[in-house]
Amino acid sequence: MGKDSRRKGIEWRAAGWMARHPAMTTAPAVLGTSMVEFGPVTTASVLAGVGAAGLSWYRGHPATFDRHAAPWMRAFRQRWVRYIGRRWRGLMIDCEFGRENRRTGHVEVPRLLRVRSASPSIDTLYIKPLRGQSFKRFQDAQDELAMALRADALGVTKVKPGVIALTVVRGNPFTDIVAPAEIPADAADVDLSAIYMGEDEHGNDWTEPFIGGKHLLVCGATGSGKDSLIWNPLRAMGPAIRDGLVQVDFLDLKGGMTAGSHRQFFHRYADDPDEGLKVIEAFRDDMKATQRHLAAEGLRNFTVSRETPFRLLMIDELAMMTALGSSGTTRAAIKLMAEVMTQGRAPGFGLCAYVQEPTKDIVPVRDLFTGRVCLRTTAENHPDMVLGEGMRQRGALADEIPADDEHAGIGFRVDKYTRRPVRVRAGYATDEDISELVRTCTPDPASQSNVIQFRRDEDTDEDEQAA
Ligand SMILES: Nc1ncnc2c1ncn2[C@@H]1O[C@H](COP(=O)(O)OP(=O)(O)OP(=O)(O)O)[C@@H](O)[C@H]1O
Repeated sequence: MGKDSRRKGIEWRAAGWMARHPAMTTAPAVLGTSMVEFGPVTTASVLAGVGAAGLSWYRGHPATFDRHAAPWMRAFRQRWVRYIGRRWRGLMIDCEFGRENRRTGHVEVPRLLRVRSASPSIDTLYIKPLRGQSFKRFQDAQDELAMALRADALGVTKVKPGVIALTVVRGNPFTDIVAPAEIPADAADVDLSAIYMGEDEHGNDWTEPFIGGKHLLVCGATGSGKDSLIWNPLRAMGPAIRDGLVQVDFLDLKGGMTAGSHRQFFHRYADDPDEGLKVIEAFRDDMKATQRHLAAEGLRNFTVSRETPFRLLMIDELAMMTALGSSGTTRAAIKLMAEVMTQGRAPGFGLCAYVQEPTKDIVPVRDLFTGRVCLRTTAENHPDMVLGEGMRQRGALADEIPADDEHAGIGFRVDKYTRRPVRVRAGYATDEDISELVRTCTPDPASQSNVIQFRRDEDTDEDEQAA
């Protein structure tokens, strides 16, 4: 046999392993050097100091620890416990990804390059297939891989030539229904920069900002729980709506099924696309009037008040307005929405849209939505369309969420600091919770007309001057 028939020597393989895992190699070296140079007491004190700092971070600021340190520590633990060399090798061989090298007789398996752990229940494994193993082969073996990895859901994504990501989701962190948003006692308790939507998988409150140019897009297949993300924010803003500090216009384009019996709760309400267009147009006109008012007062930003309330336009079943209506209506609606979303921040005008399919023809202004939530979807490419490129690979397997009540209201959002997908569940607002909101927080129509009075006067003055 020639020289190719032998495997590389163990010292060369060890050197290769050390080069691929520099942190694992340098840590003992640094520790040893420190022991020799500074002595065991100093080294132990430094280690104890680092440990104490980590512990006080863990206990003192759980939110930042969970966001920044925990994923890194989890990934490290998973890599060196769950997916450690021999186990990984066994798993690949069991799923028939091992291959005997005919020259050396050694069984080779795809190499595990990196483990990332976006949350306690989501791992992404980056692997380098053996030469000749195709992406399709991994796709075809999805069920076997899921069983071997004990995954509830598994996604296979091509990252770049020669690298494949296996996204592994285990368990359902939401075993219980999440309570809906409390209706605050007073408008002063409403914080429009952190409106309660539900919980994240760490058990923390999940909030979304509504002011500051935030426009929310919620995507989810039929029955995924989109209604919860309509009624939770409204409950969380309830007293501010009652007191005229927030005004909500609502397009109920599923024929009035969502809020038809509560239309008095809204400032403007429409349940068909033609009427809907008039509401969007009036919303845009109000925005223009507020811009003129603020400019006349020398103000660059609105402050929430009865004179300049925060204005919210909610569109349930956006497709009816942007794709399924007559072409004149859809074109006009898209243009008006774009105008509101690009100019609404300073005068305090926000938009929330709810949609089943996030494709470009249905949500042509997708990039203008600054907040995104992806509930259960029907297609593999929807999570990336909603949350951004690569988010499914990083864990947002929204298309793998089972279509049953146990999983309704569950979805993904992206953490704005780490750009990692986070599993969330919306608080579940029952019919009684909705009735409670409408009963206690419907604004008095007389006080509402006072709120927008100044704009009508200004418009009239301007019209008269123009005449
Ligand atoms: N947050 C939630 N927690 C638990 N269950 C929920 C939640 N939201 C909804 N559900 C359950 O899922 C069912 C469907 O929810 P919902 O009506 O909100 O779906 P949807 O996405 O609006 O669907 P469609 O687009 O067909 O109207 C509800 O009747 C309820 O049983």
